[in-house]
Amino acid sequence: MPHHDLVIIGTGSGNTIPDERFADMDVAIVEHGVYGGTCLNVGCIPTKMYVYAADVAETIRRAGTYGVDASIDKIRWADIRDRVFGRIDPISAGGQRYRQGQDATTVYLGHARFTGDRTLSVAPTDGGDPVTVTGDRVVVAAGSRPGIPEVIAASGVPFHTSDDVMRLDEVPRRLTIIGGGYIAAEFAHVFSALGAEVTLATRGPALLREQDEEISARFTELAAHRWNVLLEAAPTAPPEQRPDGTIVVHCHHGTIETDALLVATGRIPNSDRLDAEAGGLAVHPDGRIVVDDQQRTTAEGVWALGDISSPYQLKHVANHEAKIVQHNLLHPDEPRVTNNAHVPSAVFTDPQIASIGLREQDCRDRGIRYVTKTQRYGDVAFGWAMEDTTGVVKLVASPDGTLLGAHLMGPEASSLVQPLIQAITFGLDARTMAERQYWIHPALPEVIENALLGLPLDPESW
Ligand SMILES: Cc1cc2nc3c(=O)[nH]c(=O)nc-3n(C[C@H](O)[C@H](O)[C@H](O)COP(=O)(O)OP(=O)(O)OC[C@H]3O[C@@H](n4cnc5c(N)ncnc54)[C@H](O)[C@@H]3O)c2cc1C
Ligand SMILES: NC(=O)c1ccc[n+]([C@@H]2O[C@H](COP(=O)([O-])OP(=O)(O)OC[C@H]3O[C@@H](n4cnc5c(N)ncnc54)[C@H](O)[C@@H]3O)[C@@H](O)[C@H]2O)c1
Repeated sequence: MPHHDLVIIGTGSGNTIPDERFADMDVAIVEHGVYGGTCLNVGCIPTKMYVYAADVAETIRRAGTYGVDASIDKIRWADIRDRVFGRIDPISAGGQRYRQGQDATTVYLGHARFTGDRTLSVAPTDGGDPVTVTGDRVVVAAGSRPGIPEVIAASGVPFHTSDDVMRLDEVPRRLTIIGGGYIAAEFAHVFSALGAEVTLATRGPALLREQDEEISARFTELAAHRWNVLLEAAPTAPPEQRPDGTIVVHCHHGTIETDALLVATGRIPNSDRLDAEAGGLAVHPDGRIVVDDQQRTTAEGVWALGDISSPYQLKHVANHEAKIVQHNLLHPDEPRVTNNAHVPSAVFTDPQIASIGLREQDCRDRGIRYVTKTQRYGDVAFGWAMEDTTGVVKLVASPDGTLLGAHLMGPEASSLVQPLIQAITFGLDARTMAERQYWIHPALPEVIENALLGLPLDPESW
């Protein structure tokens, strides 16, 4: 029975843990899918490469606004796809080769399940008998997978998830996306910009409901001008497929006819397929492995990180947690704790959305005194240059100027938000941030400066 000093399950963020400081340890890493995990292969990176292409297409379509008449001759989807995966697939293969070539590392290509304390059964992906593997210490970094509503899963009708939709051979003429969250919003932009007629059918009364309520409402309204948006439209009966291939989706609004179906209704942690409980790991009701602030599970010598345990299914959070686990494996006597006090995020849709901190509804629900300011991109010079009519920076602050939250929707929101992430993380108050630094004129961040200056703060604090 192979025994290792350290066994890591999952090659997404888990693969970043063993570096040269682990050279004198016998490390095993187990992967049942494509080497490198979600972000690299089917998540953040390929989606943003598609989003960039979609942004270029939309820029061309809107160029006439600026007196530059232009049109798109052709969208070469297959070339976009091959460029994206021609870059990514070799990185995955190279990462696997690198680990397999390391003397002190054993790579198991197979599916791991706990069968006891720090004891795993690994079923090889290419068949063969399961191997029992034990470790002095185990790190569970096994991520999450798309959750599929039963009504669709059981229908037998073909559907896509984010795992495979980017590998299609062509852009479907009509694409229906079930869901109204991150993945739905990003792929609606990608596929519509690249030529599909997009329908979004979501369960809730608005899109991106996890955002600040004003941003969600503004985005939902804008989206309805670009896509066929159906709210409170969860599928009510199994979809069907006609002999000509057309898929018919049934929802509260009636039926939707489509050529392809993309399901984006949330992701579920992989703890169930790992038999986490057999390893002594407690699991939350939503499937997340229970961890403490050092990323320790309830099983002695077992850590977990990333989507399988985190309330934030975000790569920057998984990376941070992987660094904490890495440190704590190397320095058990000086453990570090995870700092998820201020977790930012961005949705790379059109327009982009970025946020950090408390939303207006959080302050209201928790009885926190607050003020807000919503500043339009179009109120500053660079916004005029862009002819922007929809972009906003919304700030939420205490009446004394303490910044509580920032919620942006508009071009480059994912980059524009960074100084606000810095301010909120390091406790810079609105007045100091606005007045004690230069803001380059006439650059787009002036919209942040104006939002800060426009907060209706308690005059005593100025
Ligand atoms: C379409 C999409 C776009 C996204 N875009 C962004 C973005 O722009 N920004 C952002 O911050 N986040 C984004 N995310 C989220 C981000 O990808 C995840 O939060 C992050 O990749 C999670 O990392 P992880 O290491 O926890 O898991 P993963 O990277 O999923 O790694 C887990 C690995 O474990 C393997 N595995 C699972 N179970 C077993 C088992 N039993 N045995 C062996 N191996 C196993 C899996 O095959 C996988 O390789 C996106 C996600 C998706 C789906
Ligand atoms: N840019 C990014 O950082 C990024 C991009 C993509 C994904 N992600 C991560 O991946 C996670 C998963 O993304 P996601 O979009 O699948 O989940 P999500 O939680 O963001 O959104 C799920 C959506 O599906 C809807 N829904 C749920 N059940 C439904 C049903 N039966 N019928 C119709 N609609 C239904 C929900 O109302 C919600 O709108 C995100 O929460 C995010 O953490 C991040």
